Amino acid sequence: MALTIGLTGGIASGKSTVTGMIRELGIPVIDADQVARDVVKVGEEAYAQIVATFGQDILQANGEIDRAKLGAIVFHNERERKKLNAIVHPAVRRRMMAEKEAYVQNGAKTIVLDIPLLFESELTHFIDKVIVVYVDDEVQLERLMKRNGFSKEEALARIRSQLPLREKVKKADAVINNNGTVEETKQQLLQILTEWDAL
Ligand SMILES: CC(C)(COP(=O)(O)OP(=O)(O)OC[C@H]1O[C@@H](n2cnc3c(N)ncnc32)[C@H](O)[C@@H]1O)[C@@H](O)C(=O)NCCC(=O)NCCS
Ligand SMILES: Nc1ncnc2c1ncn2[C@@H]1O[C@H](COP(=O)(O)OP(=O)(O)OP(=O)(O)O)[C@@H](O)[C@H]1O
Repeated sequence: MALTIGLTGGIASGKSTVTGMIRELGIPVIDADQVARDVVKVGEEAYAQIVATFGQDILQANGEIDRAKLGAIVFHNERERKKLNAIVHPAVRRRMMAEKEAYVQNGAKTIVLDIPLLFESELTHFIDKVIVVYVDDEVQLERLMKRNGFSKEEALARIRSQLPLREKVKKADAVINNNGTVEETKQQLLQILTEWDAL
């Protein structure tokens, strides 16, 4: 039986940093943000539903979804965000399960699913263990503003669109504290994976 690990955390808490380390260890990672981009490409079912719901205004000249425009709508309005989630999340769930199954068929011992909204979107039922990548509020805000060039207001709007990190920690099987150095984070990861016989 393959071990399926869900990796989650808050926006800019360090999930990609950790999945980079996991990939280096030879463990396959399925990235929900990437899948969420794929399922809204021109021609996909979710694309048509998004255009029908949010109108042509959220499209770029080439017909692709303008992510900045759509983000500006949904991160400031919970009702609109729920509409988008209801379109995108089922498609993400289906595709991630299919990708996971392909890795299982190929004999993978461990598979990691990187899902920022693991708890919010009730995706936990096909996960065996959950790792939460945690950082303190001020570290999260600072790293998000720096990485994305967001104002404090833009960064806080995104942070507040998610379940508080402290709540996620309570639901975790293991927590990686990413306030420190990248090396310290790697040591915590290795310890968890060794404990779970995931390597
Ligand atoms: C709103 C969109 C177009 C903005 O795109 P953008 O390229 O600016 O951001 P990106 O997709 O890279 O997401 C960045 C981070 O924002 C957070 N985030 C994204 N969507 C949501 C959401 N619906 N609710 C809360 N946080 C979210 C996540 O932490 C994610 O890692 C896009 O995030 C989207 O389509 N979201 C809905 C799908 C979704 O929930 N994706 C998250 C993984 S399932
Ligand atoms: N331990 C660390 N020390 C210093 N900077 C870090 C550390 N971990 C991550 N960072 C930086 O913080 C930012 C956020 O990290 P990362 O992109 O891994 O987060 P994420 O959780 O994947 O974000 P998102 O939810 O947006 O996908 C990045 O710019 C990254 O380089």
